[in-house]
Amino acid sequence: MPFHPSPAKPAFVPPAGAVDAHCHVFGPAARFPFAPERKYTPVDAPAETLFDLRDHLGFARNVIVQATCHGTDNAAMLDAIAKSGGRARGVAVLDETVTDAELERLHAAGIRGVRFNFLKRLVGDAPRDRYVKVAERIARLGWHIVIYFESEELEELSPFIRALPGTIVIDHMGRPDVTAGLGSEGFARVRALMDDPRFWIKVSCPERLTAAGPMYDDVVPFARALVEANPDRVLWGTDWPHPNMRSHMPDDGMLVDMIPRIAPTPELQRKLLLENPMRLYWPEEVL
Ligand SMILES: O=C(O)c1cc(C(=O)O)oc(=O)c1
Repeated sequence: MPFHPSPAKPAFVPPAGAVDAHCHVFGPAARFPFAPERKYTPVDAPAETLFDLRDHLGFARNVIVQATCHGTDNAAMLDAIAKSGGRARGVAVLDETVTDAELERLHAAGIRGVRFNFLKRLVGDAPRDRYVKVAERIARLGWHIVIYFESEELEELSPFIRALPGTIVIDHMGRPDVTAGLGSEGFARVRALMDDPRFWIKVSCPERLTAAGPMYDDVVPFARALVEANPDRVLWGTDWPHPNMRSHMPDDGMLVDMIPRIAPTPELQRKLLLENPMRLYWPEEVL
């Protein structure tokens, strides 16, 4: 599905300098072809459109996350970061054969993390031995690891994830089954990971997790519980342009207007949208 053509202007005004800490750029395919091994082909979602959305929503910066449809070719994301005037940084997907010189180049270009995807519908069988090698390669750069999994897989996956080194950021709340309630086993396992201070989590993607649909009332308690329990280790992002959405396309303005329901105080909002992402992605600017 194409992204929302005219998102609402949100009523909620993010703190000055706020960071959309999870979004993507796709293509344009004519210039940045999609990976042959991809599991889906999205619509073009170029940097200029992302930056217009950033301004429209009242944000100042973006963290652009490499999506599976571009494989390990990070060129579209790097091009977007280069065009951002210092207002975007990125999370790459890498092969373990990446050279040290390439890693240095990626660091200089604004990359601060790598992403490991465990969703079968996106990557088939996750190459765990390769993930371990990539984790070893990036350790000296001070980057973090972003992981995307379904909470149902956690019983089996947790030991592997816990053995990864350094800071680990969980995508999209660890994808709990919201119909199973806050007390579900899957969500308990996500929260158990968060008991380890090396773990951070993104309270993003209500549109993917909801059973009720917009306004995503069924997802709010999950996001809020994570924010209140871990105020210094939560991030928020639009997930624009919302690849693979089939039920409906979210209005990004409405997603921003959910923030006060997830982070009800100005202090929690400041941490979620500004202080936490700045610490992780622009630490040199944090006093
Ligand atoms: O749930 C998804 O379909 C999805 C896919 C990708 C990707 O293809 O990398 O990234 C996301 O953040 C979410």
